[in-house]
Amino acid sequence: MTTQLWRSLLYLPASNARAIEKARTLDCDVAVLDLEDAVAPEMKAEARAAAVEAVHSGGFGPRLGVRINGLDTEWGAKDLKALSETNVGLIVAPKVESAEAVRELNAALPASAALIAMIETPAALMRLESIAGVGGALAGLMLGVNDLAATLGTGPAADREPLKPWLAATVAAAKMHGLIALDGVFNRIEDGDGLAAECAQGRLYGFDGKSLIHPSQIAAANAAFAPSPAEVEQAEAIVAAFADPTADGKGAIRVGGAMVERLHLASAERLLARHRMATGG
Ligand SMILES: CC(C)(COP(=O)(O)OP(=O)(O)OC[C@H]1O[C@@H](n2cnc3c(N)ncnc32)[C@H](O)[C@@H]1OP(=O)(O)O)[C@@H](O)C(=O)NCCC(=O)NCCSC(=O)C[C@H](O)C(=O)O
Ligand SMILES: [Mg+2]
Repeated sequence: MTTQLWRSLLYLPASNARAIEKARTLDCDVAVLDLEDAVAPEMKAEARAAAVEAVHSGGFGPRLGVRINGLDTEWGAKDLKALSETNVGLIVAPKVESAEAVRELNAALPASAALIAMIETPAALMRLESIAGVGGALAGLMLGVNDLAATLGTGPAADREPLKPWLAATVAAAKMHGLIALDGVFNRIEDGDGLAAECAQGRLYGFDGKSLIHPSQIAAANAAFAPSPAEVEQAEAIVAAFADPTADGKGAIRVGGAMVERLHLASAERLLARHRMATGG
């Protein structure tokens, strides 16, 4: 899972047939059919059936996942049961609050599925490390910033000031356990500059990609979470410098006027692998 691209993860309501059709044609890395907050209670059964049908029919360019309802709701277990008869590759679980909840999900997941646990409440923030450490099918953590802002009681703020500690903590917990870290959504569909700034901020904090709500947001996330030309050039220089016989037996060398160590070589190799995936190279 970590060798795949996660730059852009687009949610769409599983109850929206037109959006499902459209998602088959989009350039996001992952499309997630939502059964949770984007679906009204009276539409849950219909949306579940539509999600199962979409997984069976396939035809998606992006990888396909489904966000189930919480297992503490009347719908969650039914969602998992219906999906267990499919080959769905990814389950997104909302409002995960404990390691025990991840273990419960691991035990009930379709055999084919990886798991993304959403971090959306103060309880989850206080238990990040234990949630991230469960293992099994757990492939990543994803912030739910709408629920997080609501449950923390934070106000709207430029630059997501009140959430910054939690951005950093979520990335740290994920990376400690080799998981993917995905940033939360940006609600203002028309605000392209705001989206670009928030994608750049997420990248700076170490996220691997961003969750999205509208097709118009995909290009910005794909661009922000792909290595830039300057980063690729720098990575290639580091790889070349360490491949040179003069670097044999050395842990630290000079590249482009700066010290680089073998940890930078490993980072450069990972970045170039992501670049090759993003460019199909
Ligand atoms: C937000 C929307 C309700 C806006 O809908 P609308 O105004 O109808 O969109 P447009 O008219 O601009 O749509 C243009 C075309 O694009 C298609 N479309 C729109 N959104 C999507 C989508 N998400 N995926 C695929 N296709 C989409 C439309 O069908 C139009 O197509 P065409 O007919 O060809 O012109 C809507 O965008 C939407 O529903 N977005 C997703 C909402 C969602 O899933 N929310 C749940 C996750 S967000 C969240 O809560 C995260 C977390 O839990 C937290 O707490 O933060
Ligand atoms: Mg949420």
